[in-house]
Formats: sequence, structure tokens, C-alpha cells
Amino acid sequence: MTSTTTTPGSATAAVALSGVTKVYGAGADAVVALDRVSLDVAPGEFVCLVGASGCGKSTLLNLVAGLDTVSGGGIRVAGDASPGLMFQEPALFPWLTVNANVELPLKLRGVPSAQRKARVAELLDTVHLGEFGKRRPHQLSGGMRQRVALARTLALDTPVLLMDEPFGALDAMTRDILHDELERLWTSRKAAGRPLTVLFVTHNVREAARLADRIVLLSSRPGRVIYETDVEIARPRRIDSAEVATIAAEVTDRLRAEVGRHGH
Ligand SMILES: Nc1ncnc2c1ncn2[C@@H]1O[C@H](COP(=O)(O)OP(=O)(O)OP(=O)(O)O)[C@@H](O)[C@H]1O
Repeated sequence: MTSTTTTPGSATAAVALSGVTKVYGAGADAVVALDRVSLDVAPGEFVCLVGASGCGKSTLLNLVAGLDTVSGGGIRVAGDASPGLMFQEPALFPWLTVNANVELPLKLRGVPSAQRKARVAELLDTVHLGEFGKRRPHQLSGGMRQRVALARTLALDTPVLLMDEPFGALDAMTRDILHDELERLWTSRKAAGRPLTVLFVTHNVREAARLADRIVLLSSRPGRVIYETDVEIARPRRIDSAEVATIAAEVTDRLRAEVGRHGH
């Protein structure tokens, strides 16, 4: 089903982008990365942003994260704290143990020591790493390191999570497991009345159909929202299910048409 009901800038949205434009550089070298992008993400909604390479997905996420400033339009993120952020590289501190990596944001926020230890144990259990707190990042697999990064991001307890190709560097099997874990975590937060809003960038259309409540497709240079579709498949899902394949094929067709239009 194609969704056309989004009202940009809705007051109840967890993330609201309204006519966002981003231009890098100036004059003849200017690159319009995003052109009047409007998008509302509802509280607790899981939105996947897909599009061809260079269409502005990371730019959009960085703007929502507050890492860069818009050239036009506006962005509003609900809540007082900055959103949690996760990238393809886990960016852990190699000299710190897993425990200390996850504890760091709590320490920086001034959470008392006893409370911190309890929270770290709880978070590592959530990502199935309860046994690995004393290890250092280099002693873990890529999937485990990404789980530590997820636990560290969750330590901030922010209502909004921004993820930029977080599983892009992992093998398919590990990625599947992490999809399951992320979905489980997201579902349990919803059940607990603390919905987690996720804006997830990927160029893997199947991954988007596996995870998203809604898939948003951006056009290439300049990036504009050209297509949206609600993914109404019951959870938990499987990436190899027929329903996921159908949605993925639909989005891939749109993406191919867009790439064809640009010749890259
Ligand atoms: N700091 C920058 N300075 C100049 N141009 C930039 C900068 N960052 C991104 N761009 C350009 O803006 C456009 C969008 O880039 P962006 O990285 O957001 O795309 P993307 O969709 O995330 O790409 P990919 O899927 O390959 O990661 C590209 O044309 C890119 O070259």
C-alpha cells in the first residue's frame, strides 16, 4: 500500500523533517544532496530509508542527528536528548573492555556507579553478551562488536535511534540474527510503553522489507522522497519469507527505474 497521508511537520511526530534542503559547497561546485525533503516518523515507528548510492541517505541521517546543519527547511526531534546513533563501524574504544564501552555514556551523564553497573549488565544481557563484559573489542567477532555498539547506544535511553547501514559489514547469517534481535528489542520497548522510534538507512531492500513499518525511497541527486510504502507484515518476520520478498521486489523495481533514469 502506498502511503500518502503523511503530514510534514506534524506536532506528534518523533522526527519531523519539513522541506529539508542540503547543499554542499557553493557556486559551480555546489552539490544539492537533499531537495525539500519532508518526512514524519511517528513515535515507535520503524522507518527504513533506501535509495541508490549517493542519494543523500547519510546526509539526511546526519542532519537529524544534529551532526550537520540544513541549508533550508527544518527538522524537529522529539525529546530532550539527542538521538542515539549507530554506524556501519561499531567505533568502540579498543583499550576499554566491553563493560567500560557500554558504561561510558552513563558515566558521562553522571549516573552513579552502582546504578551504572546494573544497567550495563542489563544492556549486555539484552544483546546476548552477558558473558563477554570483560573482553576487549578485538576479542569479539564483528557481529558481537556491533551488539556492543547497540548496547552502548541503548544506554543513552533515547526515544529515537538513528542507524546508518549498521549491519552492512556483516555476513548474511550474522545480519539475520541481528535483525531478529533488533526487532525483538524494538517490540519489547513498544510492549513496555517506551516505544523506540527507528530511522534506519540501508541500500539493502530486503533488509528494509524485513525490518520496516514503512520504507521511504529517495531519488538520486538531488535526494527527494519519490515513493513510500507501508510494510504490513506480521512480526516477527523472516528475511526469506514470501511476503518480505514481494515487498522487496516492489521497492527494487522502483529503485531500478530511478537508477535507470539517472544512468548510475
Ligand atoms: N561533506 C560533503 N561535501 C561535499 N559533498 C558531499 C559531502 N557529503 C556528501 N556529499 C555528496 O552529497 C551526496 C549525498 O551523499 P550521501 O553520503 O548522503 O549519500 P548516501 O545516499 O548516503 O550514499 P551511500 O549509499 O553511497 O552511502 C553525494 O553526491 C555526495 O557526494
